Amino acid sequence: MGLGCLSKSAVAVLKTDDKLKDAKIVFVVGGPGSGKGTQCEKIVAKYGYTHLSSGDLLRAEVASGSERGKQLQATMQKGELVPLDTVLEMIKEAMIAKADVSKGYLIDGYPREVKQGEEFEKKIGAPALLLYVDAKAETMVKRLMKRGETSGRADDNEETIKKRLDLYYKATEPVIAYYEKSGIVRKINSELPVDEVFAIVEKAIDELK
Ligand SMILES: Nc1ncnc2c1ncn2[C@H]1C[C@H](O)[C@@H](COP(=O)(O)OP(=O)(O)O)O1
Ligand SMILES: [Mg+2]
Repeated sequence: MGLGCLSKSAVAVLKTDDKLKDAKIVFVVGGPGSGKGTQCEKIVAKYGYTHLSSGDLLRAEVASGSERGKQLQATMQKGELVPLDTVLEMIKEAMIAKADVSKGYLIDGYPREVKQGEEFEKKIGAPALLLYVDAKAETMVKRLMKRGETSGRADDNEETIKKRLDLYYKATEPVIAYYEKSGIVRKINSELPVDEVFAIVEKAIDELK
C-alpha cells in the first residue's frame, strides 16, 4: 500500500517517526551532580553522538521567556518533575532535528521515572544502552554546591539539592531496576577522576558497535 490514501499531515508524521527508526539511543541516568553532563560531553567529542539533556532543553525554554517556560520555571525551582508530555515532545523534536547528522543519541536526565521510560519507548524507540552514572549522595552534594558557585542554576542550592536527591532515589533509581531486566544497564563508577570514568564509559559504548 502506498501513502496515497493518507492525509498530508499523516504522511508527515510517518516520515518524521521513520527518521528515528534505526537511531542508536543511549539513556544516561544518574543523580544530580553525578557527572552525566561531563561524560556526555566526552562521548560527543569521541563518538559524534548528539547530546540531549532534558534539563538543558527545559532551561532553554525558560530562557526564551515563553508562557510554557514560565510554568516550567516554577516547577523546576521547587525541584519537582515537569509534565511528562512536555519533556518528551521537546526531546523528540530535538532528535528529529538532528536525525540526518547524528551517530547516536545521548538522552541525559531522562527517564526520571519508569513511566517516562515507557512513554519514550512508545513514542520514539527502545534504548540500546543505559549508562548508570553512579556516585555517592555525599559526592553529588559536594559537586553540586561547587557547581552552584558558577552555574547560575536556580536549583543548585542546598535546599533544592536535597529535594532533587530524594526524588532521584525515590523515582529514578527504579528506572535502573526496570531496565536491568533487558540487560542494557552498565554501571559506571563516577567517584573516580573524570578520565577514569570515561575509560569505563568507552568500553560500554564500544560494545554497542
Ligand atoms: N568524575 C568527576 N570527578 C570530579 N568532579 C566531577 C566528576 N564528574 C563531574 N564532576 C563535576 C563537574 C560539575 O561541576 C559537577 C556536576 O557534574 P555534571 O556533569 O554537571 O553532573 P550532572 O549532569 O549529572 O548533574 O561535578
Ligand atoms: Mg547535567
